[in-house]
Amino acid sequence: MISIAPLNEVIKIYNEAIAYALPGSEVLARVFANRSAVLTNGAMYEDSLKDIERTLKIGYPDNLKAKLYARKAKNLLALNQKMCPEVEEAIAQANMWIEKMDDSNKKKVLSSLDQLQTQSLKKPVKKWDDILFMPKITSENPKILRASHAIDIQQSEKFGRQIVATKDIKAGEAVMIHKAYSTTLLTEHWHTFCWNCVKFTFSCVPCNQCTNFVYCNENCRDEAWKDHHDIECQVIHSLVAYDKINIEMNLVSLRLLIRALKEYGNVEALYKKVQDLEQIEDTIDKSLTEGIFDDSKYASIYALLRKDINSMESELFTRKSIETLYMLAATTEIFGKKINKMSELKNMKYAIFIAKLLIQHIAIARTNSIKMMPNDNKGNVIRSCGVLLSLLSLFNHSCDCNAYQYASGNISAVVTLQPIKKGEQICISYGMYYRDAPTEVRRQSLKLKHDFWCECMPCNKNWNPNYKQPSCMMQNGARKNMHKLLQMIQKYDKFPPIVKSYQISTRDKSPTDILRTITEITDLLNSYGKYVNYPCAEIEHAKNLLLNILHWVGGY
Ligand SMILES: C[S@@+](CC[C@H](N)C(=O)[O-])C[C@H]1O[C@@H](n2cnc3c(N)ncnc32)[C@H](O)[C@@H]1O
Repeated sequence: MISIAPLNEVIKIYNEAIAYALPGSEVLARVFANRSAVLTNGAMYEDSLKDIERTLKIGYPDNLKAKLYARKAKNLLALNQKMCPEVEEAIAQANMWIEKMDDSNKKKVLSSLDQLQTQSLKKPVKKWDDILFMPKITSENPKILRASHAIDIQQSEKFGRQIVATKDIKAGEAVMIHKAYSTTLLTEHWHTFCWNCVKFTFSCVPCNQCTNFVYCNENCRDEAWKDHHDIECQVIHSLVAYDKINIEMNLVSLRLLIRALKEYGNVEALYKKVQDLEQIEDTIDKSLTEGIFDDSKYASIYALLRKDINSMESELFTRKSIETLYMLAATTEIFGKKINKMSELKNMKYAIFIAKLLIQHIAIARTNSIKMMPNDNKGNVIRSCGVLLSLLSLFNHSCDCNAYQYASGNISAVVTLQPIKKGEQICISYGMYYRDAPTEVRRQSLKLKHDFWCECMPCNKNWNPNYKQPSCMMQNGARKNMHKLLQMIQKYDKFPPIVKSYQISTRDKSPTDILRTITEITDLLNSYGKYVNYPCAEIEHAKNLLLNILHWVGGY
């Protein structure tokens, strides 16, 4: 089975075994060791080495160690492509332990050690690293943390809060780079994606307490534990056992509550903070902590827009919130002494406050969460998780967006797709397909899915962003800049069809080539920005190209 099933599927089975094995047990050591064999076969040598170290750390039977060291030598040799002291040391260890093996295994290990020198080893699989393509913020905003100094949060009658350029911004710049305040994975991905950074994991480690989640590595596990999982872990088992349907709702509302409790210290302090926030009418002021927009603070999440909920949703959200509240009160000491029965909730001082807050959290997540559909290592798109980020939620939609949300796991950036002038609103798109549809269809669809009537420029002017725009050669002043414009048009024409294709997986190319192409396209867009106005066909084409590449290399 191992040789014919796709690697991802086999890994998933081992990951599940790892999630359920007792921490520190021989069973766990054996599963790590067996997964390391699969990873070596799949030429994922670095992952295999991690599993070998974990196996040895837990303790592996002496009569099997020689095999493990022989595999370690093979991994190291494949990575170094030549004999080196580390490989020699692993071979020496294999030879040292070989006496403990039975005869048949001894023969196998000896022959694999013999073959090491002559065998041609597969090249290591290159894992896709979408963080490589995340642009940097060139100058930090002191008022909006981890955002560019060239943006501001403002209010408008039509859009509510909006993000506006306070200076001219070039194409290809990041205007924010934030870590998600909260993430959640669909249940079918709990053993294939990391519960902390939501990236696909080949060599995961389990939670040391529960069987539900796995992590890329020990660091991700520690980070999640400190951030939320120490409390979540006590509740999750009961929540899963009670009702796994729609559990994402429980988990996201719980995550927001845990983070808020950690920020303010206890339920009483959280109660006081929420009362204070309720007194602030201005939604921008409400989102600030000590005058600053800090995406890691609860106020920035609490102040997010919540769309009205209908009576059916209200019933579901209430039921889900009471479930979460009860499980928290029964399994943790957040509210003082643990309770044994649901009826005891009525004696709890802050029960109603917390239940209401949990309902609000579901409403916030429903209005603002973004579904991520990252590509797996083979370029297949998978819907894996939802992320919630406060500043990203303040970007409004345009059917002809001038910025794009770029993601790498739980890190998201907003990247400009064209030069943006001081005073212009920066908009992302709530779905790429809106570019291709007629105005009426776009507006109806946005109303249905996001509950607003789109007031973006293409909708108001009734034009279709992907409809043929006039060439920049038709604009006033084109004559004067004819030579430069022709040079730019030629530059665009030189991009090979493979770059322009909407079908091809850009991930077949080397990251350095892709980065060079991204720079060439953004340079071209910035040159156009100097001489012509938007909309025009040439900027539109180059912008689509950039959008297409970012879409393929990134994690959304
Ligand atoms: C995720 S929020 C964006 C931030 C929001 N403006 C606020 O004040 O919190 C989405 C909401 O913003 C408003 N919005 C976003 N894009 C819009 C557009 N193109 N036209 C009209 N309203 C829009 C709608 O009220 C929508 O439900």
